Amino acid sequence: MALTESPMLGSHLSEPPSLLDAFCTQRGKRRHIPRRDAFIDPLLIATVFATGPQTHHHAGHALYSPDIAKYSPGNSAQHKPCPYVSRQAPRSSRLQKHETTQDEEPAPLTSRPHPAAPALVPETLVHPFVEQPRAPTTVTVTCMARTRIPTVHGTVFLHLYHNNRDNKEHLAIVIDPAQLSNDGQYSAPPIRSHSLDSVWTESETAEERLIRGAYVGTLTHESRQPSQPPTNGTVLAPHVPAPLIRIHSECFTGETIGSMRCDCGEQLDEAIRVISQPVPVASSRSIPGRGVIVYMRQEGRGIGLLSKIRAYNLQDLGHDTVSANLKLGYKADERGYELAAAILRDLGLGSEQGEGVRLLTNNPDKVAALEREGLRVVERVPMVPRSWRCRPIKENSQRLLGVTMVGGDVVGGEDLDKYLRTKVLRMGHMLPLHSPDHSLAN
Ligand SMILES: Nc1nc2c(ncn2[C@@H]2O[C@H](COP(=O)(O)OP(=O)(O)OP(=O)(O)O)[C@@H](O)[C@H]2O)c(=O)[nH]1
Repeated sequence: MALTESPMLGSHLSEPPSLLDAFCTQRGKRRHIPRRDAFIDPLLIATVFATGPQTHHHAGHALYSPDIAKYSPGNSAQHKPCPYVSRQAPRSSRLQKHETTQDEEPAPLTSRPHPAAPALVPETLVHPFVEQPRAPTTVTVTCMARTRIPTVHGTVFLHLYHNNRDNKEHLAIVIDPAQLSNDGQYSAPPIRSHSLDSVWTESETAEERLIRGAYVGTLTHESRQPSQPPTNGTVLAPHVPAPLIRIHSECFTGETIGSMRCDCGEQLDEAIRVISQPVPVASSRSIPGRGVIVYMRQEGRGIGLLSKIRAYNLQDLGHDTVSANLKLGYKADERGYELAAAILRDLGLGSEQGEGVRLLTNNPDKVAALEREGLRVVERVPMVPRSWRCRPIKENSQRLLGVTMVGGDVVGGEDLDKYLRTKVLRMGHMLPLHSPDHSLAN
């Protein structure tokens, strides 16, 4: 139902549509409207959210046991298994809570003093002022569950994290197939989550540990070995290269619907492929690939999908990926890496005393950000776009040209080339510019 037709809006119908439109672009937060310095009635907010097309759908909700507060680390209360329910409270009670979190799109710079704040953005595209949440001082992450996922590149372990900074479910894709062996003999320290392997409650059963993924070896009907709680101390494996890590940012368009405006789908595929390759060690031996992709729900370099879609239209109008963000009132890159660093630490990686990490990226900001977070980056490994490599497409390849999702092949095209060049020329990505002479046909 169109917003202005809603019988529930009552006297609030007199609000100008642009104001309501601006409201409808926001979800789950109470916001001030700068114009007229008015503070909008919570009833209006509730009504707008209840009637507009931007209501939360349930597909994205995490499902939790109603006992989740008990069934989490540090609580020794009795846990009784029970049916799973959505963690999200009804919309009405969420709106009453006046909660703000920093997980949603950040307030664009039009609501903060910044020299790049554009003057010409139409009011309906600008977010109303958002009260900045006060972030808790210490970042805490907890791996809630882990499972084995077979991929075309081999088996990976998907870890789902909760944290105390935002309500997004960030992920870690751990590639460490040596852990599938049931003999417990590893040539390198296994990459395991400290919070997952911890004992969560005194009454936790072995089955509960298995269900949340706190097991070792392979989980089968016959083989079911809960993991032991972690011991403190750093395990080092001399002569084994540091694990290969990528911090990857969510990109619905590139990874899910195969957009060729960017190389994100290809990068995700390439990262899993590269990390899964056997690692040469001394005496011409090799060990199975070992590393992690931390998958951060920072869609659109942190501006969110809605704004990224608008940024794409601006790009069609002649902007590049940087100036489109600025025009919408954001910084070129709104991402932060505190949570990613905390996830890596939970996986026992990157500490000063440990083996450090090798980071798969072209982005100098990522290296600097992780180092600021105290992680030891011993090497940067470049990610060369497949379309920029001089390699012929394999004849009779089982993979499809242009398919960007995991298992796909080379992504190419005019839009992508423009995007990649902008990353090098305007965002300082450390990549030699592709020469047109080196085309894929070479
Ligand atoms: N705002 C915006 N975000 C984009 C655009 N194209 C891709 N993204 C997002 O950019 C993020 C990926 O960032 P990239 O700049 O491609 O790469 P990076 O992660 O900074 O650097 P690498 O580690 O070298 O890949 C994902 O969240 C995408 O959704 C765009 O045109 N505009």
